[in-house]
Amino acid sequence: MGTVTVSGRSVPVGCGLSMFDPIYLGRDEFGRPVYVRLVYKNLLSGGEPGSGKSTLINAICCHAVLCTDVRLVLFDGKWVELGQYEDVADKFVGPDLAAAIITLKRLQTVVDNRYAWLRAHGRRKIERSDGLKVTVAVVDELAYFSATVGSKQEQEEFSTLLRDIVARGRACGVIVVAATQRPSGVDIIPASLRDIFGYRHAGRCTTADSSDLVLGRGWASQGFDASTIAPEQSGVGYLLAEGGVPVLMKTPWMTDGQIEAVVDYAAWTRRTHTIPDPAEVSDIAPTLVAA
Ligand SMILES: Nc1ncnc2c1ncn2[C@@H]1O[C@H](COP(=O)(O)OP(=O)(O)OP(=O)(O)O)[C@@H](O)[C@H]1O
Repeated sequence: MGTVTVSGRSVPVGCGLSMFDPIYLGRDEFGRPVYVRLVYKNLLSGGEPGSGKSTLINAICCHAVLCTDVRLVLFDGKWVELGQYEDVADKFVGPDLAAAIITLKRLQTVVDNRYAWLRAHGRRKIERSDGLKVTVAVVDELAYFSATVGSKQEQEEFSTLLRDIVARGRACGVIVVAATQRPSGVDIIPASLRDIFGYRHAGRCTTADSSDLVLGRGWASQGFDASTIAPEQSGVGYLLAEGGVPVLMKTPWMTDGQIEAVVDYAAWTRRTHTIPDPAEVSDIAPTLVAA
């Protein structure tokens, strides 16, 4: 946690969260808190409109913006789902597939450079103590970029780039959080992409097959079926961690005002200069602070 000195007193600023810290995502059906460590994983959320995907993404984004070691890259086909985080994001891509492809190529270069660094240091993955920033790329809604706009070739290019970043980014601090309303095996979440997300979250789905498309084949028949979630249970979903069993949980709801307050605070903690000591501020001339 950083501090500034105001009137001779040391005032703590920033909550000093890290992307290496566990992220609070809600409570399970027994009331126990659910935490995930996203840094070496990725997260895919699927479910019908209104099932609570944005709520889950907000929980992750609010943690991410309060971290001192995060760079946010946002892809938002609707402008408004992630729009509240634009001021604290390194890059915000709206409904523009060409811009999304260029941005993914830049992320791919970051991944390549990080692997060169890991190789040079004889390492397999980055650690918190390396002091490197974790890039969190959030895609809402995946289908907009992979199946709705642009030519088939552009959609495939987007999906191929995203798959590469999901597959290789996790070890080097580039992680993807993606959401889709339309779990469909053919174009939006092919199994080859779905299976490399370390965390998969299924909000209410229309059919057991759609639930399986998010969580993986066979879970519905074992009783983990997101189509059994009642329509009025927004925010409830099954969360599956790589190698585990799906957990039924509910994500906490945050109002737009609460998100705005978090982002506002995050923007303040991320400013590039510190507040000068009032005793050093001249009454007759502006005080210039090094950026
Ligand atoms: N945890 C929750 N508690 C209470 N209400 C919730 C919760 N999560 C979601 N809701 C309600 O459900 C609505 C839809 O949630 P949300 O926007 O997260 O769904 P979504 O799956 O992202 O929808 P879309 O696909 O249309 O973007 C919210 O506006 C809110 O009213």
